[in-house]
Amino acid sequence: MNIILLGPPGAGKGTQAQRLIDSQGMVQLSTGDMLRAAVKAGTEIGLKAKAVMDAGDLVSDEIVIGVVSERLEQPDVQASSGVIFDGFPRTSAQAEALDGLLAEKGMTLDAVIEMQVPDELLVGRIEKRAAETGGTRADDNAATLKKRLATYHKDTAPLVEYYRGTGKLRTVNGDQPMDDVTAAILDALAVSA
Ligand SMILES: Nc1ncnc2c1ncn2[C@@H]1O[C@H](COP(=O)(O)OP(=O)(O)O)[C@@H](O)[C@H]1O
Repeated sequence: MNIILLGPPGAGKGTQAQRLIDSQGMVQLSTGDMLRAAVKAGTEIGLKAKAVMDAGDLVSDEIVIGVVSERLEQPDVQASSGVIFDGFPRTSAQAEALDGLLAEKGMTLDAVIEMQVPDELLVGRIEKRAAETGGTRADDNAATLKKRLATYHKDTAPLVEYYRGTGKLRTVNGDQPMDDVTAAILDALAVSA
């Protein structure tokens, strides 16, 4: 089973992805984590991505699609029961590229889980995360968050309609206790913990 977790920054995608990894034996493919790792390692991609990420803008489709394509070839992905795409796709071009990549690799997309959380709540959540992680993410601050939310609404939210058109969209209320969100996702996927 291959799925996409779609939702704004702070929606809880990472938390829910971890629970799916634990209960379903899936692997998480987080483009945010992968890009942060590239920044940390000082690779060419990391050097290109850093300023863009810090500003709350999107890294180029070309870079992100390349990173995802490579990741899909790795043995742990091949051996897993499925992939959780987290933070990807984020633009229409990425969604179309993902369709192509999956077809090329003989994989199918089973569901797209849209996690809905009102903007007002996201600000509080991200500020809390910034405090807890002691500022390890340069983009977790009020100014950048505003920009990331605006980017989400402009570039990423349109994907909801794209995936609704495929019949694979499942919408989950992300504004409820974490366990309830997990239950709603498992229900939407018709699997059990
Ligand atoms: N699919 C993507 N396309 C372009 N940029 C991306 C993508 N995924 C991550 N990034 C970059 O990494 C940053 C952090 O991503 P992520 O950890 O997914 O953040 P969020 O908490 O906003 O969901 C984004 O603001 C963006 O600059």
